[in-house]
Amino acid sequence: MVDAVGSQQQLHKILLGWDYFDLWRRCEDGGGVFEDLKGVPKTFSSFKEYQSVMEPLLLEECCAQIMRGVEEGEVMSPHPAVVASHEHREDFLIVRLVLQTGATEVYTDNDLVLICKENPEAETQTVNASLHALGFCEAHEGQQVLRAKFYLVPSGQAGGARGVQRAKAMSAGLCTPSSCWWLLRLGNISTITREWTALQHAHLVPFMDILISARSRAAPASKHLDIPPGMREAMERDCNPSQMSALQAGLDGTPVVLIQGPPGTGKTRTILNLLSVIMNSAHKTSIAFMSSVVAAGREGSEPPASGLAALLPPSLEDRERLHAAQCPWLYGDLRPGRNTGNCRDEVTPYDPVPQGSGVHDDCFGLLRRVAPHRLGRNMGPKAHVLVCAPSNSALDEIVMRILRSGLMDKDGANFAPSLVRVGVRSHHSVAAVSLDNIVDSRLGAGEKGAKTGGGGSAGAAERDRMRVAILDEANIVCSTLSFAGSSVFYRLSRKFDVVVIDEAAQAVEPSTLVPMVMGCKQVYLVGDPVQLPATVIATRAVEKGYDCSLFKRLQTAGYPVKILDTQYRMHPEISAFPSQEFYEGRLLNGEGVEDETTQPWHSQPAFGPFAFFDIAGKESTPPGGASIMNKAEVHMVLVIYRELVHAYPQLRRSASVAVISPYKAQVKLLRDTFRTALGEEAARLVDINTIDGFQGREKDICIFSAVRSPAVAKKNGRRPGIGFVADERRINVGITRARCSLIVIGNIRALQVDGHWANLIHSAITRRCLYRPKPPYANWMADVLAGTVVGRVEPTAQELSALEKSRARAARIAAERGAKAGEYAALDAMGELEGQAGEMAGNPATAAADGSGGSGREVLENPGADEGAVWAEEEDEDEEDKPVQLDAAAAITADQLAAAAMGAGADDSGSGGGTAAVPAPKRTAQEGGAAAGKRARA
Ligand SMILES: Nc1ncnc2c1ncn2[C@@H]1O[C@H](COP(=O)(O)OP(=O)(O)OP(=O)(O)O)[C@@H](O)[C@H]1O
Repeated sequence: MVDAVGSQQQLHKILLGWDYFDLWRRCEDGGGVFEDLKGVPKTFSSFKEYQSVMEPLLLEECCAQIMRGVEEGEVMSPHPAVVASHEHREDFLIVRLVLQTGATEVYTDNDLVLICKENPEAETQTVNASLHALGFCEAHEGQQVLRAKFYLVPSGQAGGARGVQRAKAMSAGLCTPSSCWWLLRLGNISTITREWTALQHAHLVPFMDILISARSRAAPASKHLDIPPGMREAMERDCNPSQMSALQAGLDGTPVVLIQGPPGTGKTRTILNLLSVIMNSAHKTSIAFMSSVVAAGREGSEPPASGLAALLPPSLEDRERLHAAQCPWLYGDLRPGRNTGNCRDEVTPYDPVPQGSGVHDDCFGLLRRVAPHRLGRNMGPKAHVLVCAPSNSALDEIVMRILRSGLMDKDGANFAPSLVRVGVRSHHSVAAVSLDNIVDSRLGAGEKGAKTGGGGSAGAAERDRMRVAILDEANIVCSTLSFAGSSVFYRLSRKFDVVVIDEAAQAVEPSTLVPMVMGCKQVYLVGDPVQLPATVIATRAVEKGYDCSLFKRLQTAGYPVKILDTQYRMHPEISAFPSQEFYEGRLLNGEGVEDETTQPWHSQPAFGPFAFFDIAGKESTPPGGASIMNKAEVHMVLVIYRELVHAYPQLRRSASVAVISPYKAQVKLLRDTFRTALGEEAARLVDINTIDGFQGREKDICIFSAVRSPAVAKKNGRRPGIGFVADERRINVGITRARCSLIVIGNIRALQVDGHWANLIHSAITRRCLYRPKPPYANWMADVLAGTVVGRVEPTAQELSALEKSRARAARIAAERGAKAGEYAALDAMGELEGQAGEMAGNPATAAADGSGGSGREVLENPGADEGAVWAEEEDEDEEDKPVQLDAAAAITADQLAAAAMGAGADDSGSGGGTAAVPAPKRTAQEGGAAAGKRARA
């Protein structure tokens, strides 16, 4: 049984015991919460060891998220707050704080907050020493009151005597009614809390031993399942052999199944088919019998003796006997061990069938006489499946595909499963199956008020009960990994039989545990560790392998993985390199993919299917920014795009061209340049985004701008590498988004310091598709297209020799890395090795080094997949160094607020007395955040 509340309390005691300013100073000095962190090994000897490694890493990440919130301007300005009342609950002090009207909207439940006696933005040196504590925002009470929780038990405080003293003083201060404080939102810790809870309860996962030891085990042969013949036939038409093999991997009862899907190999299609298989598989004996009956029927021959009897309509008695044998719970079979679970587990879920669709899924068809045991052994006809993904977008892709095409029933016909999408921020096209919408429609219009909080507690309770009931009934529940740890899941009476996790290689390990601790019997991890990993903010945690997913750890430890080996996205000229480089040459091309992706513009070899443009541009850092850009490459991209759409206007009409770059600053510059050059409308047709923003997507033509230029200065005696552009997972995602043409723009002298890039350049040379544009690029391009200039170049002997040295060196490093047992290679180490490789390759010094060796700063480059967020963050960056302008009118005094809070007219300006009269501060989030950051740094 998961004790979510207990785990939360435990985490709160840890976090709320931290000294925020002390922690900030340690982070600034390159430290963190812990002096030392253990690296993530491939396997663990015990659950205890597992927890002892993972817990500190999770806390380190939590700390980094809090600090980054301030650094990147995500936190809001501090708000004056006044203590209205307090109470002690267990070890915590619960304080009701009154804020000015509207200010409470900034805070959400589960926020971590900082409370200070002095304004944390004040440019004085005294804040550190002043009274402050971290708090947890528990709830809103009306429009002005926040209920916050503090842990101020002296014995629980870190920081020695000073910490104990601060705890005592804070406790006294917060227990003083009407005392005035400043409150600052640091960030939401819901996800961290759920991951923590999962870590505390991971021992409840029935197959945790496998996750710890990475040793596979199957169920006894008697429990093996198989796919019904009708479904198998239909699936074999739909799936290639590697997909079929993946679909069958779990039928022997293996609790943990890993399916690796390189780009475009049909991961989503496989997941849909997997869901069909999970919901319809039956015992092998039943399937063998059915197959013989089906075959006999088809051939018109005698069915097997046992089958003949079965084909005759069974007597009522026989039916009841069979049914009772399969469904003892419905017949009151209370033999020991037969009816131990909650009876709701056993009841056949209601399964709505579209009216007039001709589709049926009653499971009492052909299987009537051999009612199957489903994957969930004590289940009715359907397994209860939880489908998860780290992001809303990945999850909604699956939900949309299920809604669009349905699943396959045992006969190979389509059916619509009962499906629920849980959580917030789902895509509008899946609204029909969103939990809240289903609740609304069941409750009817009259009850809707309850949802918005106006319906009183009875309405909310009723909605809550209905949510649980709907999730219990559904065949398939879809949720993000994080949301699967929300309270509604803990209240379900029907456990999940199977959990399917998409993009599993993009989640940190504790996050993957969240849906598993709900008690599932089997988990399918579907993903690709050679594509982007989880975003981990804490550089120290990354160094220790915390960004390594469970999928990757198990795979690295030798756990069997089913690989989808046929790609249907890319022209073979595009897939050739990633196949060789990242998938040991095992990525095959689907039938017909070459025909489908060959395009008229391929008659110009500079337009693909694959071309590499070697540009001698210089990287630079925009003022006040931390990212980098390369103007020459931006110019070249624009020239290529213009020529493409000029010669092939069909590309102008559809959004079929993408420009991808690893760096946010380059993305911003590209967008600005395209807008200026083409106008708002035309520029909108080009999809310009970071690699991270492009994972999981595809375009006909992708132009990739690598940005990096050769470095001059050495860093710690070594030449800097090319940072996270060298991350193989980023390279892989960046060059596998194009269907028809991939045009890479980069500086080969800079890029070849990395082994993968050296191999890509080598591949371009051997395939004779290396170009070296000369400025002005527009003229050069026009000449190449007109055939008056030979654009393709052969590298010089010297260049080839440098390239070969680099490749040899990279191969040696890769071999050493592969041989390294235990911890995973850290990003820092990678930067170091690349630096050495750069020296070997003898890079000429042509550009200023910016010191980006590949870790800290670049981890922050990861903008997530949301385009809007990229823009917003870029704008924040520009704002970062602006001086803070405090609006005098908005700078309300604590006395005013106190007066407002207490409803007393203590404000002698005459404006007080009513809470609504208190004005809100007008500073922006980023101003407050930047100032808080500067303050803390001071
Ligand atoms: N067995 C198959 N036969 C023919 N086409 C297939 C097959 N499997 C997948 N495809 C096609 O390949 C394309 C990619 O499939 P899908 O979207 O499922 O891949 P994916 O692995 O999820 O992609 P991504 O790399 O973006 O995650 C789709 O157009 C799909 O129809």
